[in-house]
Amino acid sequence: MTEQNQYSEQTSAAEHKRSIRSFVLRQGHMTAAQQRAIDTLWPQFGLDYQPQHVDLNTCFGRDNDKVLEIGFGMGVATVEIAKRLPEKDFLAIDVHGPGVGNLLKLMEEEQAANIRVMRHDAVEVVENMLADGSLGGIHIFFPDPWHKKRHNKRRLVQTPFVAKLLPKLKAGGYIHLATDWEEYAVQMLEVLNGFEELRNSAADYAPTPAYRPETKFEARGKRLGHGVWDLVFVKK
Ligand SMILES: C[S@@+](CC[C@H](N)C(=O)[O-])C[C@H]1O[C@@H](n2cnc3c(N)ncnc32)[C@H](O)[C@@H]1O
Repeated sequence: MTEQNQYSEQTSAAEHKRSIRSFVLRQGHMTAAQQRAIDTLWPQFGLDYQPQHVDLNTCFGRDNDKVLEIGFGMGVATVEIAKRLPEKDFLAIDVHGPGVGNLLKLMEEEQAANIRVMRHDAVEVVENMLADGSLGGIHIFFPDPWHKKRHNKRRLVQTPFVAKLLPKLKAGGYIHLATDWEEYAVQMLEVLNGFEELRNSAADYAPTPAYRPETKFEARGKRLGHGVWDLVFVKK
């Protein structure tokens, strides 16, 4: 039995709520520029949570591939990817207030209009707001590793959550994960390999795709001497 399967979905949900609460409590200080970006840009680029399906084509004003990013942090990589892939639209979700302000600020500075920002628990958004087959891609870059053994069960990438995510992908869509924590990389590979509807784009770990720049947490991990593992799986 794999480690993540030792826990019932109910236990995982309780642990998940605990991890979200700890993020909200730990969240840093919002700068004046980040707050101003929220005040001025939220009406145009922010998306409020609603417990019913949202039509992403209407939100973005065009019919094209939509990519969900979970946990964008300060949004630096999000904006860079959105600029590198202007033909796609990005739904970027995080619970961290200063990060939301920072992403909106960067969008204004970089004139990146193909992003919509949500400040909410991505698990609830996936469960309630996204229609099946509505996504062309999913990005989860450097999710919190919860490296202490007793906290491993708080990790985002576990079988029950991926089982909820995959129906949202259309056939041919991809899921791209990255981590600087080797033991989490092994868990990610094991979880994704467990889904018959997914095909690994590589033998195991993938070369970093050209669209993904270095993220803030990746740079921090490298300074600490960590390696980096990307995983790209495609839905059959
Ligand atoms: C370690 S940081 C990585 C940030 C960014 N991807 C990077 O590489 O710099 C993980 C981020 O995921 C966010 N996060 C964790 N669980 C989340 C959830 N359930 N819904 C939305 N955001 C979440 C945290 O707030 C945090 O900003």
